[in-house]
Amino acid sequence: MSTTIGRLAPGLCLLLLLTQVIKFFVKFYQVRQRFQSFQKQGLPMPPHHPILGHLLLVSKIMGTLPSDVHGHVLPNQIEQLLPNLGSVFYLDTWPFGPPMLVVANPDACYQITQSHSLPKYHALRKYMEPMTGGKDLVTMEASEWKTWRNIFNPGFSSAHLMTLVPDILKDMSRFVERLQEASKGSEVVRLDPMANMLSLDIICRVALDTDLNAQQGSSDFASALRRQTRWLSFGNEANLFTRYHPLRPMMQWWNARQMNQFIAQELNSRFDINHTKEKVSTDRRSRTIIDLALETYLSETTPTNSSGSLDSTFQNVAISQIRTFVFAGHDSTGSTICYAFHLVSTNPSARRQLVDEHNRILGPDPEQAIARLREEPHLLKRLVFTTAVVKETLRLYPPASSTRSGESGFNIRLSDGRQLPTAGFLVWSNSYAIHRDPVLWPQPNSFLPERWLVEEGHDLHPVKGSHRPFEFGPRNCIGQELAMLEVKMVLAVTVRRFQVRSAYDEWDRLHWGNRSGSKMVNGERAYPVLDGAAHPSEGLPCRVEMIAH
Ligand code: HEM
Repeated sequence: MSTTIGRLAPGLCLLLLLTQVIKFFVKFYQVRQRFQSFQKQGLPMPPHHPILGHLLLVSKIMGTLPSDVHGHVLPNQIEQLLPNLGSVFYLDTWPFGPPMLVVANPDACYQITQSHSLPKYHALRKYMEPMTGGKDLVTMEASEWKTWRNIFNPGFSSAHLMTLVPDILKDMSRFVERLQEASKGSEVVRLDPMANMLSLDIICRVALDTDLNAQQGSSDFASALRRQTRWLSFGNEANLFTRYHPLRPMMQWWNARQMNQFIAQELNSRFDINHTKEKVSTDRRSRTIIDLALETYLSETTPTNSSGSLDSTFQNVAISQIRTFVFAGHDSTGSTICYAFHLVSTNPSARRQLVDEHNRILGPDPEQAIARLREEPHLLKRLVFTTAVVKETLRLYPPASSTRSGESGFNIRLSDGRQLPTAGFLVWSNSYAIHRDPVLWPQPNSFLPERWLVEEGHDLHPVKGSHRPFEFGPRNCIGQELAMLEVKMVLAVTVRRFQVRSAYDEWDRLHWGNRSGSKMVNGERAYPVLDGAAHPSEGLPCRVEMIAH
């Protein structure tokens, strides 16, 4: 028996290999032919080569960019190279990426996310699963998504979040302390890890009422999260060892286990406090996102447990959702905090206006800003210029975008009447390209918070639907109010006390070494790199100075 298997094995392996090679070439032929046929029909795309597709164009562009640049800058670079292409076009990078339809125009984005919300790109689920456990709002669909979105919505409402401001300020105080420490040292510090840990502390506090203190101490949960982020894979990495790393499944399983254990423990203790001891309070002040979600869940469903323990259906999905909030929430908000500091320090006029606004609304003593906000959280709503700074930061450096799966029979209609089939394509609402489009944004690469303050009719006034950092439609970001609140609060409590200047020159002298190649994208050294969301290159090296008063 074993000798028969031994004799057949090489032949079977060869057959398997041959099948894979044939499958590859069939797919190769189909993909290239489809693009060729679309090209002949006059559908928009860069000139398409029958064998190389758009690989030559993409490699030419990537050759001019830093090697670690985030892929979401690519459509904007293509548009700059081919100004007559338009802002909706097909892109063929197969086999390095799926066949794509890039959508970088508000009307077309409206068609795929609002008037008809295409499902999330199917491979996103596989990418997110190790991070979230699979039952997450980002990749759920249809009625399952709707049920859980309704359950979690109340905890993310603006009114509820305002009640959490005093709690969030505890984490802000620690961030201020960390900046103070950084100002005393002689080293250049990387702001990105600091900002991410701040956001992580905040999301754990508002979701679970947990004082994680990842900013100051080492947290096993935070370490597991960071490790898990590094092991995520879309399965299309050019480096085959990275793509098929043999340790990935084991490492992902281990990190997920650590995250689950931590959240389950926190969740149960939250449940004990609020429910078994019958302390459900109508005071919303110290109530977390999970408290409100459980309340909505219990009011709408029959629990699966009759005992005094946490309902198991709720517990399983809640753990997954909290892992999602922690991942989606800390990463993108941390990046936005960094970019806000970077842009404020490189735009003195914006900085002056921020300081004026904070003096006016939060009182003349910067050291009292935290106490003032603790007493009157609603002052945050009056920080109009600060809000404009955050919106403009998100315009220039959106940390994420939306990828959808095209559907058979669903076409995007262009203004000239052309119909673009979406079936079989990754349909990519690319906020980076929309936000840098000179047709929509005069001086697209300049930081101009005043865009958000001018009257309708003014040249700078944003075109409707052209600012999409959180996407629109039913699948928009559930955490957008929290993210805006956090970044505004950080600016309100720090800008008058610290100068945080990016220090790339110094950093590069020490770390760039003999590396060749470009360090800039659109003239910017703080270009975005992929690390979960889009983060500033090198983690934004900075020098922090305390301002004497
Ligand atoms: C600056 C910060 C943030 C940005 C730029 C951002 C951006 C986005 C974008 C573009 C989407 C749509 C993704 C898609 O269509 O595939 C999204 C969805 C989502 N975001 Fe955020 N996000 C931020 C902060 C947060 C925070 C703080 C949380 C939670 C605490 C969060 C949780 C989520 C969730 C759960 C979804 C999926 C919503 C659904 O499909 O129902 N995000 N976010």
